[in-house]
Amino acid sequence: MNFHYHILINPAAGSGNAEKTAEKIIQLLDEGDYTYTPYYTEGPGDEKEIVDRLTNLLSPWSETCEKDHIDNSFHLLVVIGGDGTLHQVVNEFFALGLQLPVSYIPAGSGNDFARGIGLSREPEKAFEQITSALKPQPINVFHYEEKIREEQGVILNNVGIGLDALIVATTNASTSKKVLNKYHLGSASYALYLVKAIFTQKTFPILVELNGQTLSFERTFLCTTTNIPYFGGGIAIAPMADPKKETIDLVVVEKPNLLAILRFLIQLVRKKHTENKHYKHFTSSKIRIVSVVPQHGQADGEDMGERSFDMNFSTATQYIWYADKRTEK
Ligand SMILES: Nc1ncnc2c1ncn2[C@@H]1O[C@H](COP(=O)(O)OP(=O)(O)OP(=O)(O)O)[C@@H](O)[C@H]1O
Repeated sequence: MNFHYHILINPAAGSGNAEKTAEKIIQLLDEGDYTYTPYYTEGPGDEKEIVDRLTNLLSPWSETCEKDHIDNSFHLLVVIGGDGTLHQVVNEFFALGLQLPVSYIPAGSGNDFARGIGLSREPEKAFEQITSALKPQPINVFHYEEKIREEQGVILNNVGIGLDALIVATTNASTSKKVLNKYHLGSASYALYLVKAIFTQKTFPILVELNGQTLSFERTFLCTTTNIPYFGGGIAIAPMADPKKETIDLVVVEKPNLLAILRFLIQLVRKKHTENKHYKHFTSSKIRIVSVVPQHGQADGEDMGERSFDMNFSTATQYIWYADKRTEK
């Protein structure tokens, strides 16, 4: 099958590192004599406009489409950016009601989605995984509906209310992220703001509905609904989460006092946090979370602002074009 790669590049992702990644990929495309067209975003939200322009051109995928594309190229969108860029693209597919495959070269500071699905964070290797793949992989993502502001969309990684969202809000607004990203220390900026947020984040009550149960947590510190194990650039908050499973994982951590939370963080570093008695884990295909007291929220590392939430989550599928080296021996 011949491909025409439409390369959507967010040069600002990873505090500018994505631009260098894009240069490398374009060099590989030229050397391999691939057909491609690059599109560069110029500011936040430009992903939508680029996707809108390409909708009539991009090819849908089906098991029989290899035959359909013997004489004509398969037009595939390849995103070069961070998790937030891919989030914007997939959400525009969703807004337009399109079921299209997408490919991805991670070039952000966190790159948790790539980690979660077994896509290399080294651009050359990711490129090889994409160009060697004969078909896309179904990845379980999830759909959200927020009733208070009447918003909806698709989540690739996770939605957090509380600690992780406060970290996202402060990290994205900081200048140190840019400096640390320059030296490929994006995760360090997250760790820096994690320490700050531990002292700033107040506990809050939430209500959770899942598997026919209603649960209430009075002293929530962190509430993360996730599709993959990681947030914050490789922190395995939910090691049991798996984007190949048709379920959503929910982690709730309560904070009785500062000492207990510091103990939890030490266990998190030692990957023993799931044994902590304040760590609660649930799995379901449908979850409702209500937080009446305004809190910071984050969706795939994008700041949702400080507000009340009434969110319903349900499973969905997004096709990602890559060869999963973990399953293809
Ligand atoms: N040219 C641009 N300049 C500034 N912001 C942009 C540009 N193009 C897209 N954006 C915005 O950047 C955000 C996405 O950034 P992204 O998450 O991909 O990178 P990152 O924050 O460096 O990576 P990570 O999420 O892995 O930490 C989106 O909100 C998107 O709309």
